[in-house]
Amino acid sequence: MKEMIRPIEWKEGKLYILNQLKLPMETEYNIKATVEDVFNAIRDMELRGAPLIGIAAAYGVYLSVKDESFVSHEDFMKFVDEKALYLSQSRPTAVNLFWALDRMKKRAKELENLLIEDKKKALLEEAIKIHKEDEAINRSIGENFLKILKDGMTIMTHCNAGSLATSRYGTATSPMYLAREKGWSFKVFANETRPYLQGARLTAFELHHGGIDVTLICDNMAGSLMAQGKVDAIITGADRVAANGDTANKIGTLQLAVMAKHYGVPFYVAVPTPTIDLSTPTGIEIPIEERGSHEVTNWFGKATAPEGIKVYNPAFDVTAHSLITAIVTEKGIVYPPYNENLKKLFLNI
Ligand SMILES: CSC[C@H]1O[C@H](OP(=O)(O)O)[C@H](O)[C@@H]1O
Repeated sequence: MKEMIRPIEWKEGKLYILNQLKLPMETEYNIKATVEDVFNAIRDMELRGAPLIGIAAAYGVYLSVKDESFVSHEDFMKFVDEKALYLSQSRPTAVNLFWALDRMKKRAKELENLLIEDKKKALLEEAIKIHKEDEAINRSIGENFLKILKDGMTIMTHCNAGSLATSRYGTATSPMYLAREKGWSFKVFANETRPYLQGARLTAFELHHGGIDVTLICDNMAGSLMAQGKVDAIITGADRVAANGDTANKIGTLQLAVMAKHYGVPFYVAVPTPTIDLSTPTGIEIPIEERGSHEVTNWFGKATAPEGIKVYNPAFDVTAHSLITAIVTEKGIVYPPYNENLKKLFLNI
């Protein structure tokens, strides 16, 4: 199997980001040298995907201090807090962004007795740790999925929760890559995922690159395939799972889950534990990002709607916990009742 495409790399003291806006036609890596570069890359979706956003933001915190001088630890902490707050305003829904920023701030606080240059080095080490841990998390999610999936299944997925949304195997795609490593043969339906086409531009691209049997479909074809009994399971990623299991994910996920319930298709959410936000009680409290109208009225440069037309463009929707068969994490498979069982993931037992 070909090496997976890496959306982010820390190499020779520089942060390289794959510009996902250019995929699938061009594979262009750009160096991000400042915290502003990272903010813009997240906001403009040059990089996207909940776990990847968190990893990039962690490097962004390091880049913010890299060339600065500080007169005291308080001065250092004030600066780190300011830059973390700045980065937190890049996109509102993926909780991994806030999780990673909180972790970098916590690490910074612990560095009181270090010299400034050693503080900086420790922050870079923390960002690299977050990056590397994600790779292990991806693999564990895949391994847990393979306990409930079977060779030969046909799986539908939505948006991109793949290697282009994480450090390596992806979350929803992790079982697909691991199954291939085991010699299993999953077939995958990738929903194109309007308006930003993460499914067509990214998931179809990366799975095809990885030698996986993937078929691209328009979002409005999903129900028909389920009605024909051609879908054995649906697996999506998530941007934030609330304490009761309500899950925010790419717009279009909710309707997939409703149809899956109707047709008796198991609906799984692939979730690294940093995506679970126990401080958010239900899906109602999850902030849903609304993006610009151009993403709906233009097809990557070509107008497909009347000039000035009103547009509603929420980037995410919330799938009620009652529609989710199981939430598969790196720590294990969580079944309902989610308000009880999600908590157990965080008990150090
Ligand atoms: C591995 S979770 C990725 C998650 O993020 C995507 O959103 P976006 O492309 O806008 O960052 C989508 O909701 C995926 O499921």
